[in-house]
Amino acid sequence: MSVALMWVVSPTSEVSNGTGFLDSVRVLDSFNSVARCRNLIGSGRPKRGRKNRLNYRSMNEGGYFSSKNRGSFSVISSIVASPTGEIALTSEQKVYDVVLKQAALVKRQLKSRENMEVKPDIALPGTLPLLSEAYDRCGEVCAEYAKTFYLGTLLMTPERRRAIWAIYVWCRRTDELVDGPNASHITPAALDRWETRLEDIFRGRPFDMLDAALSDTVTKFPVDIQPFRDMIEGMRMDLWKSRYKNFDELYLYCYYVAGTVGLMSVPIMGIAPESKATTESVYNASLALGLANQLTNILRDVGEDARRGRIYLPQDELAQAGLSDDDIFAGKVTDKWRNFMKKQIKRARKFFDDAEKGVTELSSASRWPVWASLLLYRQILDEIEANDYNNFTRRAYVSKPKKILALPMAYVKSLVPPSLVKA
Ligand SMILES: CC(C)=CCC/C(C)=C/CC/C(C)=C/CC/C(C)=C/[C@@H]1[C@@H](COP(=O)(O)OP(=O)(O)O)[C@]1(C)CC/C=C(\C)CC/C=C(\C)CCC=C(C)C
Ligand SMILES: [Mn+2]
Repeated sequence: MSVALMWVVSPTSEVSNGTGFLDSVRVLDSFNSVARCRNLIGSGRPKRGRKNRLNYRSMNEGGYFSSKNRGSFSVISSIVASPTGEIALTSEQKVYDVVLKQAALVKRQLKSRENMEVKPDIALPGTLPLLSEAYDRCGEVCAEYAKTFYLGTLLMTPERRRAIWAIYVWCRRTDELVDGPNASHITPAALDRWETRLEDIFRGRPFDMLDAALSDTVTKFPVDIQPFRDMIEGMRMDLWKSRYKNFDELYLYCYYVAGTVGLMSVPIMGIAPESKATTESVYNASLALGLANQLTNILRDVGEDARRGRIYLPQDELAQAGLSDDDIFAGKVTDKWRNFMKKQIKRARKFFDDAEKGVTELSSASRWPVWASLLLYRQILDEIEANDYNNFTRRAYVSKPKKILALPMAYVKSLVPPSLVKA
């Protein structure tokens, strides 16, 4: 049965028109319309624990060593031996396993479909206008929250644009659960209900019209549920964790909340048919873009996060730099802080560099918006430098003229054709 039909005839009347959409899962009741999708900064969050559920193979089962396309990931340096001599996997390796699986899945799905052409809407009388309205509302939410990004999506083909809107809205709503005005009421159980609702979306049983748009998207594009599940896992982590021992821990968090967005987006953006790059390498680059964006977010928001008692910086690196939590809370820009920040910025830039290699391999219509978002986000790092590393009390932002200038630059970059040699 088509998604649209399910949505309209759902016998339990579970599906609403997009208002009150969290009521029935009893998550919270005020995040229920486009108009109310505001006030992103939330209050305190409860600290509750939950083990992460990322599945991964043991190294003996292969994968890491057999892959030729590890991109920037260094296998040797990421192996960690426990005191008992057992070899544990790093976050990088666990995440890379997800990347490989996603790439394999999309290849399999594409083979089983005739091609990546977008499937037409199933024309059931009366359902198409509703679906179209659902996508329009996703577009409105996107425009409301992320104007520049919304403008970027206008450069995509109409089918891809609306699919990206639907994914954007789901991500935004998920983040809002732990960061929005009702964040203090959110429990792991609420996130479990959100995950059940996600499964319903993938089963073609959406709960409201915004979900219906995503349900439709996942039937038309080879999108897998795993990155969506993992993003919810990241939000679970945010409920109980406010410190990161080292970069390995931070890496996993960044994958959950942002790297996943890259993995969700590639099946929509599409890889250029003439590209000789491997699917894995493109997925890897998309992961890198998500990680780069989140690391940048973290560096921009150090002061804001500290005021909420949160420090998303590797504790061991802070200690090596001679810095403590108290220094972060005091918010004084010292030479120690500047040196620490220089290293963090360098690392974030490295992820942007890794991402660049993949953008060129995307389908031609998707390259411009992705380049635009990459260039714009990366500039935030330049602004932190321009603020003399004061990210405690000054928010780094990219000015309008700089934003406008990024668009033709992105356009020129988007004209570079995909690699014609196997990468
Ligand atoms: C090969 C290649 C390079 C392909 C491109 C792949 C691609 C399009 C990657 C997109 C990467 C991207 C935009 C990641 C978003 C990262 C991000 C900022 C995550 C934020 C998480 C939580 O952060 P925090 O709470 O600290 O921050 P706030 O103060 O709340 O901002 C998120 C908020 C998670 C939710 C993410 C979104 C709402 C963004 C979703 C975006 C898309 C679905 C569209 C991506 C498409 C384009 C064209 C950029
Ligand atoms: Mn957030």
